[in-house]
Amino acid sequence: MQKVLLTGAGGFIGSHLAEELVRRQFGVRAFVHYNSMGSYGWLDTLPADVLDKIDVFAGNVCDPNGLRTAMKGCDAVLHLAALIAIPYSYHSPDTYLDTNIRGTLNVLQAARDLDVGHVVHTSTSEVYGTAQFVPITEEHPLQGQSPYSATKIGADQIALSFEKSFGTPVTVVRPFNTYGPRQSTRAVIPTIITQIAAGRRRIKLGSVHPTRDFNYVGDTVGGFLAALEKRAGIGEVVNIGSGFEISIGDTAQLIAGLMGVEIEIEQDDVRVRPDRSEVERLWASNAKAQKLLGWSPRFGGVDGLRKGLEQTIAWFTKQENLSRYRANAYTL
Ligand SMILES: Cc1cn([C@H]2C[C@H](O)[C@@H](COP(=O)(O)OP(=O)(O)O[C@H]3O[C@H](CO)[C@@H](O)[C@H](O)[C@H]3O)O2)c(=O)[nH]c1=O
Repeated sequence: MQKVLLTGAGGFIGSHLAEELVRRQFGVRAFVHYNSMGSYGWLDTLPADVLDKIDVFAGNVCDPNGLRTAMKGCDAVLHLAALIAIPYSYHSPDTYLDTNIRGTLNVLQAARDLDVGHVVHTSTSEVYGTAQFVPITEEHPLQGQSPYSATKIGADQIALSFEKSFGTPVTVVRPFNTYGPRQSTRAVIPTIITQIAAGRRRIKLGSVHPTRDFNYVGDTVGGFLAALEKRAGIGEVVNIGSGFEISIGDTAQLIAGLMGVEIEIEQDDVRVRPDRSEVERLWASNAKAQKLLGWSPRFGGVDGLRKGLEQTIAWFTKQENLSRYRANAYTL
């Protein structure tokens, strides 16, 4: 049985990956962020028969020793641990640098020393900045429009350099905007759903005109696992996106329609990002993923987005407390 170290296992995408790895009968070692509240993030909510099959190590990717201990005996690493909220990176760029760059370097150094057979490193579509051409292929220039994005560009380049310099088998997967159950309520789709679920009909948003390529979490997980199972894309960057572009305003209206309400959108100044920092347009080409990984989205196009949103809405509206309390919350 292949044993996989999953960093960021308590997070949104990480917890879905943990479940799917168990379902596909991988040995799973979950590396979760240690915090003094004693929580293992979303892992705490997984069914007992899934958790029974996961070894959990609480630590921090910034600590190379703990990471190395956790990685010993693993055949592959899925590296998702990162600081991911873009707005907070304006306030605290140093913590992003520590976790995203130094943390990734620690993962790579341990993987190299321990001769791990495959490292799948998580990038983000944010590294492209506002699209200069569409759909965005992996050859698109990289533009660090936020401190977050700059740290991810750095981490991706270090990951690729380990493949070139030392032959460490690294694949860089580059997910576009993933959404679905368990996404943090600071992201735009949960923000819209929780505000509507809390009974509001005037929805507070930042800007309505930027566009995104939303990818259902099950599809993102499928992309990671295609790379892992086929040991594909080594030394390469591969976009994982739905190939469908929609504006934030249209997304809000689509969600409102699915929730059976009419909404007005109100601009909330605290949610507006600095002009030159906002990524105005993202739309993925997934041709390389189809070719190299044999992956294509199951929730593609507007119909796929509708289907994914229905599942997401169903999950959030079941978490009544989360919906009510988080409707007022946003990340600094
Ligand atoms: C939370 C929020 C967001 N927005 C806007 C800002 C953006 O134009 C768009 C999407 O915002 P977010 O959901 O925060 O996602 P985005 O900035 O694209 O970044 C996400 O997607 C990236 C992948 O592309 C990840 O790397 C990031 O970690 C993740 O946060 O919606 C609003 O207008 N109002 C809001 O309240």
